[in-house]
Amino acid sequence: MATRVRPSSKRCAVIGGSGFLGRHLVEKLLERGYSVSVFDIRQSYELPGVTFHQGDLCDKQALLPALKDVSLVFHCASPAPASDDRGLFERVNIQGTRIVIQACIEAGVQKLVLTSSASVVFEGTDIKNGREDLPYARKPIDYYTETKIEQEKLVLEACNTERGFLTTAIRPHGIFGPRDPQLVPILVDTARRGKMKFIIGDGTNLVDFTFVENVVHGHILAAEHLRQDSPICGRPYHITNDEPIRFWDFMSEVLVGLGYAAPRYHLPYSLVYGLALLLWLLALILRPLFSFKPTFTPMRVALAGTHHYYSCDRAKQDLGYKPIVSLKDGIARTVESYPHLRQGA
Ligand SMILES: NC(=O)C1=CN([C@@H]2O[C@H](COP(=O)(O)OP(=O)(O)OC[C@H]3O[C@@H](n4cnc5c(N)ncnc54)[C@H](O)[C@@H]3O)[C@@H](O)[C@H]2O)C=CC1
Ligand SMILES: CC(C)CCC[C@@H](C)[C@H]1CC[C@H]2C3=C(CC[C@]12C)[C@@]1(C)CCC(=O)C[C@@H]1CC3
Repeated sequence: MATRVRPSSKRCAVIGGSGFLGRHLVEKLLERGYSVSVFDIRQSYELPGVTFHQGDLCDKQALLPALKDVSLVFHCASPAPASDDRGLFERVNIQGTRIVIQACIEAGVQKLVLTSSASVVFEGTDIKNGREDLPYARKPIDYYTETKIEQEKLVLEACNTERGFLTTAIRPHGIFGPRDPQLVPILVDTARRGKMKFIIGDGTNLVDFTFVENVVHGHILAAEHLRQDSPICGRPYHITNDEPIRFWDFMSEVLVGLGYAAPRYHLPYSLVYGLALLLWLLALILRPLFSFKPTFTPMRVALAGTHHYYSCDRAKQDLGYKPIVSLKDGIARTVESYPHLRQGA
C-alpha cells in the first residue's frame, strides 16, 4: 500500500519570496535550518538552499510544483501599493489568494501564514493603539487596502482545524529596512525634486514604522506557534516596532541621515488632502490621453497627517513576540544600506 510521505516541517514555501519582505524572510528561514521554495513572478537573486519557481500565483498549475512536500507556506506577494490598477489588485490579491488557498489544500500544506497589513482598518482618520478587533475599513482609501481586506478575510475564513489546514495573518505596518524599494526611495526621490520641504499638518501625529527583521520575526513565530489547539488559528496579529514615532520625525531622521534637509514649513492637512484628491481625480479622467502619477496621493497624505499606531499586545501574548531590533538601530542600519541614495551620490 502506498503511504503518503508527510512533508518535512522544515520545508516551506514563500510566495512573493523575491520581494523586499519575502527575501528577508527567506534569508532568516535558511538561517533557522529550513529549506525554502520561492514562488514569484520574477527571480531577483539566487541563494543556496532555495529553489526558485517563477510564475503568476493566479495560475494554480504553475504554483503546485512549488508547494510539493511543503508543510508551511508564507504568502507575501502583492502588487505594489503605488499602483492604481484596480483590476490587477483584484486579480492578484483576491482571485490569486483564492487560488493560493486551493493549491495549498490540494498539495497537503498544513499551515498558511498571510502577510496582511494593519491598513485593513485604516480609513484616513486617527487610530491610536488600535487593536485587532477594530472593524475593517468600511470606506478603504485605495484599491490596495480594499483588496488586502478581502484577501485577509479569505485566508482567515479558510482556517479549518478539523481538516488540519491552519491559517493566520500578520498585519505589519510601515515596513522599512535595507533593500526596501518603496519608503526610502520614494522619500529621497521626492526630496531630490524639492518637494520634501513641507510638513503636512502640525507634525505631531504618531505612527508605527516597523523594521523588516521584526516583521520577519513575527511571521516565523506565528508559523511555529500555529497548531490545532492554539488561539492563533484564523486570527490576525499586529506586528510593529512597538515604538510609535512622529511621522515627520521619522522622515526627518532618514532624510538627514542621507544628507538631505528635514521638512520645515507647515501646510494645513485638509488643504493638502483636498489637492491630492483633486489630482487623483484629474489623473483618472486624463488617463486615456496621458498618464501621470502624483507623488502626494490621498493615501500618502492621510498616512502623513494622521495618527496610526497599533497595539501588538495580542502578538506578545499568543506568539511571545517582542521586537528584536529597536527603531534607532533599524533607522541607522537602513540609512547605512542606501549609499547610492545619499545627497550628492
Ligand atoms: N511594505 C510595507 O510597508 C508593507 C507591506 N505589506 C505587505 O507585505 C507584503 C510584501 O510587501 P513588500 O515586500 O513590501 O512588497 P514587494 O513588492 O517588494 O514584494 C512583493 C512580491 O510579490 C511578487 N508578486 C506580485 N504579484 C505577483 C504574482 N501575480 N505572482 C507571483 N508573485 C507576485 C512581486 O514580484 C514581489 O517580489 C505584501 O503583501 C504587502 O501587502 C504590509 C504592510 C506594510
Ligand atoms: C511623499 C511623502 C509624503 C511620503 C513619502 C514616504 C511614503 C512613500 C511612505 C510613508 C508611509 C509608508 C507606508 C506605506 C507605503 C510607503 C509610505 C506611504 C504602506 C501604504 C505600504 C503598504 C501597507 O500595507 C501600509 C503602508 C503604510 C505606510
